Amino acid sequence: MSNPVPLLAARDLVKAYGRTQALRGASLELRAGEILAVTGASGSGKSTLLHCLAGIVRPDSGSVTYAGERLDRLPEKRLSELRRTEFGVVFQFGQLIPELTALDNVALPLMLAGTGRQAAQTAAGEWLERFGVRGQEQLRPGELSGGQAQRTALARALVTGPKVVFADEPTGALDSLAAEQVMTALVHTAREAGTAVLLITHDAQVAAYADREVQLRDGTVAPLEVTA
Ligand SMILES: Nc1ncnc2c1ncn2[C@@H]1O[C@H](COP(=O)(O)OP(=O)(O)OP(=O)(O)O)[C@@H](O)[C@H]1O
Repeated sequence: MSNPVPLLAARDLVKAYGRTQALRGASLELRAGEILAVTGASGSGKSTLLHCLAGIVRPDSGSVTYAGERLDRLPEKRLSELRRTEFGVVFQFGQLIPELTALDNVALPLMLAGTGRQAAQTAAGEWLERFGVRGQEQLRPGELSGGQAQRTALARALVTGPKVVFADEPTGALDSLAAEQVMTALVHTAREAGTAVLLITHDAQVAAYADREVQLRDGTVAPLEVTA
């Protein structure tokens, strides 16, 4: 890895939901452009960790530092701006807006950032093409296959040029061929754009696409061997 300074770092994160300790001192670093898989048993705290790192959930204690800025201390307004400009997110069920076409789903983040409709749609079309969603631009999410919908969700996550994409079980609802297509597209595009990816998965085949894998156990991180 060329850059030793982490882009995103979590230190000793603790997060409880009532009496459930979701995170018990989790620490993790993500370098710029790195693809990191977080694996672990169901309930080990993977999604909670992702939510803390992405500034969606505030930890009870511990720190999250992004490019030198303490995310866990930022006011909500600055946090949402960061999420909009620096981060992209993809969830297990793409969470595309059902009333919008694939093209408009991808164009939306650009339009929210101030790009005009025409330019946003042109860029969205290019991103959909990169993700192999061609000829389906005018379809609504319900008319897409699971794999096409996830690739559309990836295009939406990457269209604004984020520094980090958070992907929570992005292939969890797909068969193995569609999962392979989604992962190939994600890894290829992230590498090309220099985007770091935090990938949550319970699937070893999916984790194998990452540069590095860490495992969560009962809310703490146990490192595995470095594979790249
Ligand atoms: N919003 C919430 N309210 C209450 N409990 C929660 C909430 N989110 C997570 N938890 C609990 O925290 C623990 C960790 O959940 P989390 O979703 O982070 O684990 P996970 O490893 O992602 O699990 P899975 O692989 O099943 O998605 C679980 O016991 C879960 O029930």
